[in-house]
Amino acid sequence: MSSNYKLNHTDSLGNGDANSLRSNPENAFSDLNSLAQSEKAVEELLIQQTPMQASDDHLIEFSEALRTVAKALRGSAEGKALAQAEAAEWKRRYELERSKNLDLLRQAPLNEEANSMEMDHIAKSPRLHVPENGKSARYALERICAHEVLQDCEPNSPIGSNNKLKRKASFKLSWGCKGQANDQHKKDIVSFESGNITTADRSSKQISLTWETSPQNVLIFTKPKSTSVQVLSVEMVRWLREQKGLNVYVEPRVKAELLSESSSFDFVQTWEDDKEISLLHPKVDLVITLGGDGTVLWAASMFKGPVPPIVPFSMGSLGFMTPFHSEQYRECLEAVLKGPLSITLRHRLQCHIIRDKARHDYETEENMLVLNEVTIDRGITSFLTNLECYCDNSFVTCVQGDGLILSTTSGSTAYSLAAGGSMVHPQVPGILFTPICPHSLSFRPLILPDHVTVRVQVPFNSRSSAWVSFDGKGRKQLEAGDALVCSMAPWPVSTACQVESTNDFLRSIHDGLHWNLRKTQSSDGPRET
Ligand SMILES: NC(=O)c1ccc[n+]([C@@H]2O[C@H](COP(=O)([O-])OP(=O)(O)OC[C@H]3O[C@@H](n4cnc5c(N)ncnc54)[C@H](O)[C@@H]3O)[C@@H](O)[C@H]2O)c1
Ligand SMILES: Nc1ncnc2c1ncn2[C@@H]1O[C@H](COP(=O)(O)OP(=O)(O)OP(=O)(O)O)[C@@H](O)[C@H]1O
Repeated sequence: MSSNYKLNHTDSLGNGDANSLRSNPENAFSDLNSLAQSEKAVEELLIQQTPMQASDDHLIEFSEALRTVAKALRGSAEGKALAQAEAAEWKRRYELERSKNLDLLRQAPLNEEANSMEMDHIAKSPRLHVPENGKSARYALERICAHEVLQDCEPNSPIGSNNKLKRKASFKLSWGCKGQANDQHKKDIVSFESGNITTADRSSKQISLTWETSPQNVLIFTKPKSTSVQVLSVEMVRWLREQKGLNVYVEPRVKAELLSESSSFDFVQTWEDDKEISLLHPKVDLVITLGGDGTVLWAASMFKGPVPPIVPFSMGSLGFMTPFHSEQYRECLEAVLKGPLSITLRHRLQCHIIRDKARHDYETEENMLVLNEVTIDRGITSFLTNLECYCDNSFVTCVQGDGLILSTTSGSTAYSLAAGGSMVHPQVPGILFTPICPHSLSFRPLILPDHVTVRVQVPFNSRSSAWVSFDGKGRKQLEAGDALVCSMAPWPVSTACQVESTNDFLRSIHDGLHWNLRKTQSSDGPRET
């Protein structure tokens, strides 16, 4: 009979280590004390003996050696004590970070409600955001399922300046394999009934989005300073309004461009203040991007929490995330608005800088979300970067080279690829750990699982500071002792597929990179007999 056992999932911080970590520094310090005492004893012994045997060369050599050993032992004990004290400090910061993230997660639905409340504040007759089926908002978020926002807007409000009741389109997602729809995405991926481990379901399946109510509000992001994009945006906005009866939102710059084209575009809605961008999610049903991959990154960066589905049109030279052809925008958008549509769920990373000087209070810098990668590099300095990397509580390695890329799988075809990382299907959850020009013959890129937290720290003895950038933007300096903490974000970006996720991914690496293109060997030659 097979034995019974239970599988436990532990969190990424390996709770339970904290006590041992905290107690270790004390042990190390007491080790240090006893070492210092023995070193003193050696010194005393040597002082007592030196006058009697000063002429004996061997004894002098021996005493020198003893001193050196004592010094080395003391140095190593001091190093150990410092490292352990530092580890305990980082553990404390981790715990704070983790509890903050958990709070954020818990509050996510509440934030949405808070946003609605904020909207309500400006509305004439306040209404609360309530999921249609009456279940709790948290339940709706966990299921990534149908949701709805009811809102009234004041006529003067820049966002949503028409005063009629607007209903955010609701949709549901279903997971299926090879066309078999399966409405209930099983959360228990591993089952271990009767002592047998089986993987009942896969975490990554083709996902299909079905509208339950029709999308009404569309937000368009466009690549700036491009004539072809500007021409298309004029045409598309008109078509969406006149043929589809949709409310259209654009960036303030684009609204100005449209109005310079014709005053008839005054129906187009926008925002004036960056703060209002945070109110976009509860209003917008669908995002359209006109540009290259950079415009998709730009659009995603506007959403610091959940992101509406994105329909990316290709108007750049490459286009790994932009499968739709702009010439056929009418047919594409007809199909998307009608649904169902296949989507690629692209994971994002949330990154957080912890400053060494913020030791006492929990001083926070804004959490950054990246769709491609976060890069830590040497900036303009000619010194090597020296980056200590930890995965949860385990030391990974010290990167000495030009820097390190922590990439999503979506970003695996971008900078990480150029630095020698693998190409990974965007729906595979994981964090790519790719060094940039490592000065080592044995460094190989890694792919870490999605539940881990990676910490990259500039050591105190580093010759120079390092620089962090987020999807190639927003550079920040990391001084000695500062650290970047990075983990998988709970808010992915869903992008509409032209065909389906895998087909689109393969097409992008074939068309974009000419991946593994080689002339086929002719049969005209020697053959196996
Ligand atoms: N050596 C390099 O390859 C290198 C250097 C710096 C930045 N980048 C990439 O550029 C990105 C920023 O893009 P941008 O358009 O704002 O800047 P950009 O205008 O400088 O374009 C960078 C190029 O990277 C491509 N790209 C972006 N995301 C991609 C993805 N997920 N898969 C494949 N290719 C992708 C773009 O199509 C573009 O050709 C960064 O996130 C980084 O990945 C690459
Ligand atoms: N709406 C926007 N507002 C401001 N900047 C934007 C916007 N959309 C895109 N960008 C920026 O413009 C730059 C170029 O955009 P994008 O990559 O989409 O076009 P592209 O460079 O022509 O495409 P490709 O790299 O495929 O040739 C990027 O750095 C991106 O961040």
